[in-house]
Amino acid sequence: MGSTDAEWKLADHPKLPKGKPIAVVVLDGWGEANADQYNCIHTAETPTMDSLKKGAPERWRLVKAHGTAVGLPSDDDMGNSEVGHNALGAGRIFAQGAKLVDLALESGKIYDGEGFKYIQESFANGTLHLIGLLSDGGVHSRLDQLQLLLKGVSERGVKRVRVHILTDGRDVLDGSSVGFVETLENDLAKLREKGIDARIASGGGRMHVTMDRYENDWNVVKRGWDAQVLGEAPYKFKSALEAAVGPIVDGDAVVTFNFRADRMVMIAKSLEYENFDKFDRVRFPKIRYAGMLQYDGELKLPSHYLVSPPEIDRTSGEYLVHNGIRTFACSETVKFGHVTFFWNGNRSGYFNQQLEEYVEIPSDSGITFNEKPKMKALEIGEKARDAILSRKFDQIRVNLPNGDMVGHTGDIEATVVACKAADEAVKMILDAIEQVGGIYLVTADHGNAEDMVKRDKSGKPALDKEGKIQVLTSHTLQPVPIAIGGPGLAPGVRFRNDVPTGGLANVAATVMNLHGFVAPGDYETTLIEVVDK
Ligand SMILES: O=C(O)[C@H](O)COP(=O)(O)O
Ligand SMILES: [Mn+2]
Ligand SMILES: [Mn+2]
Repeated sequence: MGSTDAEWKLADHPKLPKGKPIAVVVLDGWGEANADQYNCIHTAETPTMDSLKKGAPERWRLVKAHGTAVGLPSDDDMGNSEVGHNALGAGRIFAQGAKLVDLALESGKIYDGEGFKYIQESFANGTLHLIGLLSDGGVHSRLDQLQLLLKGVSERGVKRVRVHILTDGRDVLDGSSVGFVETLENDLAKLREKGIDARIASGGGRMHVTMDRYENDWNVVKRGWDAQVLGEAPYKFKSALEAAVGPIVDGDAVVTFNFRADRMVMIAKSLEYENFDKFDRVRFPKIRYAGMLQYDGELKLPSHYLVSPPEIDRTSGEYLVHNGIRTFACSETVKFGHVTFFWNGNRSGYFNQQLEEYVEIPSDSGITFNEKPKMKALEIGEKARDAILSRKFDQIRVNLPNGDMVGHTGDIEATVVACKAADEAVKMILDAIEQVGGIYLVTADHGNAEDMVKRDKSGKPALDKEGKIQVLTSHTLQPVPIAIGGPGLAPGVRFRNDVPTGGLANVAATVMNLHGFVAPGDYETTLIEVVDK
């Protein structure tokens, strides 16, 4: 073992053995909430997850999955997959993109950085194009940050601005886009009064243009490219509430103003890479391109960015691989990067190809997931089961997307079907762990399917002007369950009761303990203790 390996060496846990295969299951969008008809997890038949709850409080508890517990600006911020999986994998709470951008805008440091200076070179003779999600959801971007950026560029010599908006109905209520567009139009009108030619240039729904992820469907990015870069869109209007198409040409600057990585990597590649074969770009303008953040630390993509991303280093995945833990990670395309890229601190690729295997099951594309709510849950369950039974791996890690992906469609009946499918996949994995004498840890990254209605302050469903309930398509602020068990779990292991505010970042140390190691000292504390039995 070389000196670098020595730095990675984890101390042996004084009480817990090594060598037990561990299944780490993340149910995406699976929070804990009161049981009513809008709680699809409650409505669905979920015997496996229900049976785990009976282990409370020793082997089942809740953990925080939103707000400051996962590095978001405030406790009013719902959790999301990026921050959730970052926390799960890294075992520490990092100030996340949303917060870092807030700080950089507040202090003005954003304008002193290399990224801003780079795009600023285009201000005198070119157009600045801003591309991103227009909402106040706070998951991928925030309208108030865009507004501050517009103000900032207007004070720093920009002459022409074109905003390419992606509308949201996923992190915010369906139909709320009109209000965000009006706000933006007002701001742009004010800039025009100051002599800056500022307009909305193109628009489209986020799931239809640009914001695909993990290469599920490059057509989504192509449709965005056609409108934003080539200026060719199927519908042309004069203004956004009326939309004027403005192509991106040589000499222009482009900023993708989303801070979250997964749904920006594909467009970043298309804007940045000279060699690119994912679709025919027709033209590849010579532009100055910067991301709000650098989206992929391993690929260094994009090379220019306005705000430095959180430095999520020394993740549990990297430690465990250095300590010989053979790791299998699997999900279907739409969540594959969650248990690999996000888990590993927004880093693509393997730490050690000899010890790791990442399996991606192709997702259905071109449909909304309420049409096939079972998604690939059983296929993920089967792959995990086979990996467990093969005895080739020490950690088998999966993400089951159903509660989240179907929850986002707002289709309550389909979400119930989705939750049942996820529960069945959990059973397959737990059964395999039973067979090999292993351990399981089942948790979730944030809430979604457990509450599908917008509520007033008292918690009752909020009614709109026509007296109808408003379906909630977004994530929630709810805590998520975590359960441990399996024949390999040492008899005296139980959840401690002195970490009541525990959150997702406490899970990594817990998993390291279950592998027989003590977590590094700066990790958030473990959730478990071992009592003599
Ligand atoms: O990108 C998305 O699908 C949503 O905005 C957030 O969902 P996720 O955080 O569960 O991926
Ligand atoms: Mn998620
Ligand atoms: Mn989601």
